[in-house]
Amino acid sequence: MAGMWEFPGGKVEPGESDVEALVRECEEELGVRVAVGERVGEDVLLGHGRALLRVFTAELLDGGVPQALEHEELRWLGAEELLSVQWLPADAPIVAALPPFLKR
Ligand SMILES: Nc1nc2c([nH]c(=O)n2[C@H]2C[C@H](O)[C@@H](COP(=O)(O)OP(=O)(O)OP(=O)(O)O)O2)c(=O)[nH]1
Repeated sequence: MAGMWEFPGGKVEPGESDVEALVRECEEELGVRVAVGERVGEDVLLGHGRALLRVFTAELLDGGVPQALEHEELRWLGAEELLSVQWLPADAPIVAALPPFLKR
């Protein structure tokens, strides 16, 4: 899916909770510690039901600044900029649910 945009994250490993997986992925992909917050939107089925995409808000801890450790590029998007990148198709309903969570 090179060239397309996604939210940071990844697959939950055996024995991990959703929140533990998200904390781990943010360390691995972005080099930051986060506190996980609220769910954003509904679960989205991926790959004919073989996986599901579940998105949460998160707060940066320790004044951390996300770095692109595993991605080509990172970008902060405000509510007005959400449609300025090409999202993975599965992310469309999550993107639509995001504006109320974003500061203006
Ligand atoms: N992280 C993430 N994955 C997404 C999004 N939208 C979407 O369809 N996906 C898909 C792509 C992948 O098939 C799957 C998550 O894969 P990943 O590659 O991020 O997870 P991971 O780090 O655990 O990867 P791996 O080591 O198992 O390959 O979900 C999104 O916004 N964020």
